[in-house]
Amino acid sequence: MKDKIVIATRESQLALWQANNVKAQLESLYPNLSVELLGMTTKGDQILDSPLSKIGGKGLFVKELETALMDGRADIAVHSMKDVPMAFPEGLGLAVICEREDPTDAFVSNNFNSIDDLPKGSVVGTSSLRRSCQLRMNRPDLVIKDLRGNVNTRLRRLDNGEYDAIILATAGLLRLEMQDRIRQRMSAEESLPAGGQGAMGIECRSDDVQTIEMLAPLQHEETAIRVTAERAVNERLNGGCQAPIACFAILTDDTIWLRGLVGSPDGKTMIQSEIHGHKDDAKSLGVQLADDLIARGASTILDAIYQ
Ligand SMILES: NCc1[nH]cc(CCC(=O)O)c1CC(=O)O
Repeated sequence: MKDKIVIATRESQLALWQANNVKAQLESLYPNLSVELLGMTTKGDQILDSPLSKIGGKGLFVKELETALMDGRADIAVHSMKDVPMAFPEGLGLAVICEREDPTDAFVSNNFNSIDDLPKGSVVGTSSLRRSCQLRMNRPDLVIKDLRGNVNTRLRRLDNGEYDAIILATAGLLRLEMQDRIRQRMSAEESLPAGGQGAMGIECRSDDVQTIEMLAPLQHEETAIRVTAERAVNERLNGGCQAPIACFAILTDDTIWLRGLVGSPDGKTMIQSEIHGHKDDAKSLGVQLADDLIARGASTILDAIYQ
């Protein structure tokens, strides 16, 4: 049993909330444990701060944190599962997946109560291809405008009047106690979430058995099963939260219901599929769903984006 654990974390308000949440859970499990936060800036944060950047790529928010784990400067890193690439560097891995917060997308606006309430031609802010392709499909009249930055930056730009509405993850707003900003939690039919959205995962060194053992109680089995199915879709399609891919699993008793879609950024083509199966087959259900999306033409859309 360790007496000290260091958490590598980004310094956005949301990342700090998540790290502090894990710190509090560990300290309540282990009264003699001290947990420290090691704050750092990632490539992803620099891009968020840069007004002209449209650079994509996987793992932008996790690489520096992983270096700190490999160097031994930190023992664990707390991630939003939506931002975690499928493959981990040699010697690192995911120890646990924690209980999921509300996985939906939130409609946020100062003047309108829902997507349906938006007048023709309204300006909606999001930089997520997954969100914009679904918005365009349902409402071809809307004008989608780029919107980057952390949650506070995005809300400030909404309040400045640059957008009629913006779309954010419900989970982030709830964690930051900004639930009064949410006008509508969008249904899966309106905006199918990103794989892993709303769930936190904890990464550590694969040979650090003491830490892995201490983290074990934080694992939430239902969430882990759902997120495993969703991540298998992204892995097969070679995409993450930067791609126009949505996938969302629900678990009822032992049965997974997994839905997925790949949309063209212009909102003109939407390839959708779903599958049911046993929870023990989470990963293979995700692969099967991805294969079905490919069979229906998903690669044409994705190849054009990945180039
Ligand atoms: N890509 C940024 C990101 N990564 C995780 C969250 C929200 C919290 C979560 O999904 O757990 C967000 C912000 C957003 O999409 O609005």
